Amino acid sequence: DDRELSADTSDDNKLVRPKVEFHSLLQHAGATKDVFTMKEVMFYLGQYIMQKQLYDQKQQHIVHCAQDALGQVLGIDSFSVKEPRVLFAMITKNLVAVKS
Ligand SMILES: C[C@@H](c1ccc(Cl)cc1)n1cnc(-c2ccccc2)c1-c1c(C(=O)NCCN2CCN(C3CCCCC3)CC2)[nH]c2cc(Cl)ccc12
Repeated sequence: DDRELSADTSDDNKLVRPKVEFHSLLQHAGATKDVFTMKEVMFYLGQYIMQKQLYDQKQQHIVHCAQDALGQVLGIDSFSVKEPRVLFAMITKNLVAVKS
């Protein structure tokens, strides 16, 4: 079902299928599946950010992704991990809901 995800992505167990470019980011972080829960998507993205050292060394809640595929996919140059709503909005544009 190719509906875009509803705004309500708070359900950690909602199943989603990442779009192609976004999926390659998750694979870079070690993902080996095609369908994920939102919780798993966020886990792999956290791993990706850490592995590529995209977070600011001084202010570790700030992520700089302008020079990285993450920035291209999310369409932003940087963000704060303290703004989950903004992040979820950009991430869900790269996910397709899967009937569970
Ligand atoms: C609460 C959670 C979160 C989760 C979702 C959202 Cl929308 C915001 C925030 N969170 C809190 N800080 C981070 C974080 C900060 C810097 C670098 C990497 C991760 C995360 C993120 C996780 C994660 O799975 N987090 C596990 C524990 N984190 C503790 C913080 N750790 C930091 C320790 C110091 C050095 C930087 C990492 C990493 C593991 N997944 C994410 C994915 C994205 Cl798109 C953005 C942020 C995160």
